[in-house]
Amino acid sequence: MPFGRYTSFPTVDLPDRAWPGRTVTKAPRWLSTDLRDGNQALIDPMSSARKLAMFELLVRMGYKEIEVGFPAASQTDFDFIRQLIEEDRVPDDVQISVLTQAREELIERTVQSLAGAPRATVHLYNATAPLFRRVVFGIDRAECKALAVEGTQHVMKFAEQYLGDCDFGYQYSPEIFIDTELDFALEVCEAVMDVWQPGPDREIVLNLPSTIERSTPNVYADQIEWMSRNLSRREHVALSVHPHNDRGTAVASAELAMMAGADRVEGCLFGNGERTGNVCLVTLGMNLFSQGIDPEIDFSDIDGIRRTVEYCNQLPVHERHPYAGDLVYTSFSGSHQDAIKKGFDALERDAAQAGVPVGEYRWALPYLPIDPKDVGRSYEAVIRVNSQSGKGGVAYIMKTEHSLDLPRKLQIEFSRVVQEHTDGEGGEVTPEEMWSIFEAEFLTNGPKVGLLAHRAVSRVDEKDMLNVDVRVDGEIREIEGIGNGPISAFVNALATIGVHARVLDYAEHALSEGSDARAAAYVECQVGERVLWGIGIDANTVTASLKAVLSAVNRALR
Ligand SMILES: CC(=O)SCCNC(=O)CCNC(=O)[C@H](O)C(C)(C)COP(=O)(O)OP(=O)(O)OC[C@H]1O[C@@H](n2cnc3c(N)ncnc32)[C@H](O)[C@@H]1OP(=O)(O)O
Ligand SMILES: CC(C)C(=O)C(=O)O
Ligand SMILES: [Mg+2]
Repeated sequence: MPFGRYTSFPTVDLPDRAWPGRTVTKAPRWLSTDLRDGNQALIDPMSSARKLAMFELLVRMGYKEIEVGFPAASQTDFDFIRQLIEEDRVPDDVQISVLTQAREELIERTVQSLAGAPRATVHLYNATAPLFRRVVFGIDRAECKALAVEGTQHVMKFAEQYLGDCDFGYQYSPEIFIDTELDFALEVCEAVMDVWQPGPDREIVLNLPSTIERSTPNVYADQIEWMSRNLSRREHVALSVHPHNDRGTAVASAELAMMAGADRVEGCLFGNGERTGNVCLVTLGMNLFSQGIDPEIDFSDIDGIRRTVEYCNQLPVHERHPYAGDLVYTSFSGSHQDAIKKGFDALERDAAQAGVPVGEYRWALPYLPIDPKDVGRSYEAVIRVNSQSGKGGVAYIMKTEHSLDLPRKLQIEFSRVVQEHTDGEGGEVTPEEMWSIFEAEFLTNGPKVGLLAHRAVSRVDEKDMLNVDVRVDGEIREIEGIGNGPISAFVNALATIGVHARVLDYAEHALSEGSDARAAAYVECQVGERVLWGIGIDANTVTASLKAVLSAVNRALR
């Protein structure tokens, strides 16, 4: 690889940086730029119906600052903003904003799009980095600063001309801030502030984007801390960050930037946006939630949110996307499943002991950082079984899906049966398939010996005498045995027809409550040289246990 063509990103000289010692304790101000940065990155930009669906979703979720478009870009963008205003669709507590380049004719059209809005913000940007000054604009530092200053003057002039008594806000972004010399980024921001004149009740949003993420998140955090320390009128500045995800570290960049002093974060749902995307607002919000901090956004129906975003963007959300992907709460691997099953058991026990409903009890579960139910998911997909799974997963499915609480040694035995199936057939074993495998292995009444009927004949000297009709190799036989209980009497009866079994372990539990209650009996038997488990299910517990013995016998003789 020709790595010599690239150079390392310069660090910031900030030996007394304070951000590494800080912790985020509250949500920042969020701005969704789905309808602008997200939209401009789509193969098929949103129609007005898709834009409206996205806007309404963002409002429902609780976003209070929404960049609704680039009205000078197209008639669709312009008309959508008009629709929001004319149909009075913007709630009182939501501030919409629109983006424009620092070009007078574009600024005029941009401001015109907001006519009649009670509240709105214009967001102006121009690239300030040396490469862009030289290659894209062919201008020097002074001309670059002049573009920002004149752009701000145009915004103010047109706002006065077209916006009447609109509660008007202003945002400026030195695009490519991440690659801009810090002293110059500061100089341009100061010059813009000198025009806007922020003060009490006159905030300015200064948005410092990592337009192309090129540094590690710590360097971006240093840049943000440096700006935060050096900006004048800091108390009137909403210091905003706008991380892109070129290095795959946008979330980390945003989080460290918050520690470094950012008051506000711009991003898109599920990380849509230019190239590798904008920072993912869902991940950022849910990261706060998982630390016990109110994200001030409602993620309780994450699948509904995902569906709407997929419709609007016409792009799928990846199965592994943090918090929202189809597979993110699912474990296939054996040791994870074992830990999760134990975790659920412990959670239930601990909550019961504390007298708190389990859904309200403090969450602590191996491999699941949050309770999937908190984002509207069920536990159905938490454990799925394939060739990587072990007994814990198999036992979990048998218990949650089929109400069978298998004894530990039986879990091991059955998981080997499932493993043989997955090794042979590959792929996943669904709960229904698992039941078929289980039924075929344990619940067939035969083929060697089948139970037809049983009668308790008498109790003699504390012993049970049992009379049983069985089918042996297709022939009906009546057999009798005496023992310490029905199971031992049955085992002795089987011995009279040459079937020798010794019971080593036994367990049973009810399957359901009420008049149609059934029981599951589990019996570990030695049959010849082999030791294996059998299972019987029946409304009568004695029948269930006799069936269990025959299940083991038939498995041994099969
Ligand atoms: C990092 C970001 O996401 S920034 C947002 C980017 N988003 C978009 O561009 C989406 C919407 N944009 C568009 O639809 C179009 O670019 C339009 C309608 C705004 C303008 O289209 P056109 O007038 O055809 O111009 P085009 O986009 O090719 O313009 C590039 C020109 O604008 C200049 N320019 C680019 N950005 C800016 C800026 N922020 N401020 C001032 N001038 C700028 C360029 O230097 C170039 O000038 P030149 O023609 O003198 O060389
Ligand atoms: C317009 C600016 C804020 C932008 O989108 C970027 O720099 O990525
Ligand atoms: Mg951007």
